[in-house]
Amino acid sequence: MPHTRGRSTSSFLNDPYNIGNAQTFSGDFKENIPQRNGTKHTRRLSGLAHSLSRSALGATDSEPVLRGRRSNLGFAKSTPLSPCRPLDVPSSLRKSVSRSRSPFVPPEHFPTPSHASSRQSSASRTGSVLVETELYDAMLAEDFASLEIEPTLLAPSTFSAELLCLGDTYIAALLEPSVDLQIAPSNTVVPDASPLFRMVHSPTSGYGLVATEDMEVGTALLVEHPVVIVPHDLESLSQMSDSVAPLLAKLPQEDHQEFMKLSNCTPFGCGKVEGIIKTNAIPIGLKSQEDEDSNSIMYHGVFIKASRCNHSCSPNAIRRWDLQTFTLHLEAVRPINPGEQITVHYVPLEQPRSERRAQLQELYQFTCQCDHCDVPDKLALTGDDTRQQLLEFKGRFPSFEEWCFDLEFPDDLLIRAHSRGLDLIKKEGLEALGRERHADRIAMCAGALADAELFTEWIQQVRDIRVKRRPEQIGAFDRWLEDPTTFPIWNWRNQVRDGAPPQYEDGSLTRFFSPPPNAAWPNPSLNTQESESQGRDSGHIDVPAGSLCAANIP
Ligand SMILES: C[S@@+](CC[C@H](N)C(=O)[O-])C[C@H]1O[C@@H](n2cnc3c(N)ncnc32)[C@H](O)[C@@H]1O
Repeated sequence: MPHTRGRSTSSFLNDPYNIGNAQTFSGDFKENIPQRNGTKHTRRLSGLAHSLSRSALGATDSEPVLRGRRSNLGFAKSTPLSPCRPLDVPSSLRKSVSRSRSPFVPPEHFPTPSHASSRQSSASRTGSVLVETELYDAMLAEDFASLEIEPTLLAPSTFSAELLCLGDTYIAALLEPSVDLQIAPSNTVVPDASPLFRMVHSPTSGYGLVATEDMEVGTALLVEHPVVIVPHDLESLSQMSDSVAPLLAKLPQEDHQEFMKLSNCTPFGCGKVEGIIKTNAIPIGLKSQEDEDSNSIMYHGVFIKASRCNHSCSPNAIRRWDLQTFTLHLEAVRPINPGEQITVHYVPLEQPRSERRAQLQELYQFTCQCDHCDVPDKLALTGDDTRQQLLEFKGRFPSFEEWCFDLEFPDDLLIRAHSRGLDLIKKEGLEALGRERHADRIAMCAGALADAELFTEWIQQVRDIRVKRRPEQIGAFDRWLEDPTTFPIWNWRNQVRDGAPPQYEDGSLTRFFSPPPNAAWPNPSLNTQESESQGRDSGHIDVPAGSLCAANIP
């Protein structure tokens, strides 16, 4: 059925590149799984295993339980945790937060450990803080696929301690029963690329990763499975410590030793294992059985190599969790030269220097001396202002869809705004926040205005940004470069101007591009309507003097 303006928020107008459907794996279980030590174990073969609890499976505590329906996980030893009092979860915490993706959605990246929130001092790690923190994380990781967050502080007794087996890899995990680990066997192999970095020790920041080769933007310089998975609420760890240490001891000896060598910045009084986890935990999303379509459960993973990456307030890399392959990717967001330290960010980058430093001090016990912190106050204030402008960017401008159909907005409004956004990112070295959403919108506007020259320039840029991460999309970009009129929303704004607004059907854009056979196609729900519209009065642009706004853009 054709639609015009006013359709639901799932509009593909914000997603002209929604060009394929996610492919889900539906493979058979293999009966025998080679183990690292050469022995073989037999898996449970029940396709229903994922929906059954331990007791429903009839397993005793010493028996293995298969985690995940079509999972490539070997069996897992499950150990019940010592019972303890259920946590009191205020009903206000049981909010659901819907998020949607940007048009050129890169998959998930997690900019900051969520225990590293400004509002999350050890004294104030309450549930509401958790909600805010996750919201913030989700906001930054705006490429989450329709992220549904149901932050519930579960009692430690709700989690079971399990040793997961993924090919050669073992993972010590504390998981809720509702976690559904669906991992396609074809996707589980971690490329054994020659390392693009080495580990180097410095007296000021301990170990860190230093590039050994030139790296282009988008290079995945590390792809790694976690060695430990723990609940999102790191404060509950102390109550689970009795279960964690014995579980870790079941890891292959080498992994266990490497884990125990990781940095521990927590104060005296915190157990060593707990301290290591808190220092090195990186947020990851797992899938819940109840919610087939999204990464809805937040956990933390500890990684032997990726956890060695130090912080910078203008990092040259991001961490991106890929649930499909169950791996964390460390990706370059700027060109990186040999000898340069590879850095990520531990705390939200849009905050002013004083807050970033305070959080880093509190949660990681160091004073940041990066190039953007170790500067005179005057310069730091300029940097703070730039970051603030980027933080407020979303609320200041209409969404693409709003702009496209409302001729009261100037034709070049979003083009100038997003160009300015890119300038600010470059100036402050904030590529880790994502250049995609700005470049996307400029290309989309140029397309909707049928400005072939501008469109070609920007679609080429978007292609370059995305080429490494989403090679399967290159065909579509090449086609649009060759013939811009094939761009799904070509000339739409002009059609509105001519009084003939475009008619379109839900899903019609999927015809523009067929995913190659067997491609691990990205999640198709790529719209940004909701994120763009949040906090705005309908159709009104709030433009305070002196801030980032169209009027100020030269
Ligand atoms: C996740 S670990 C990073 C790896 C760590 N450097 C190591 O030796 O394993 C976090 C700790 O590294 C150190 N660190 C990270 N970034 C730093 C920075 N920019 N300056 C100083 N120390 C830093 C702090 O001690 C922090 O608690």
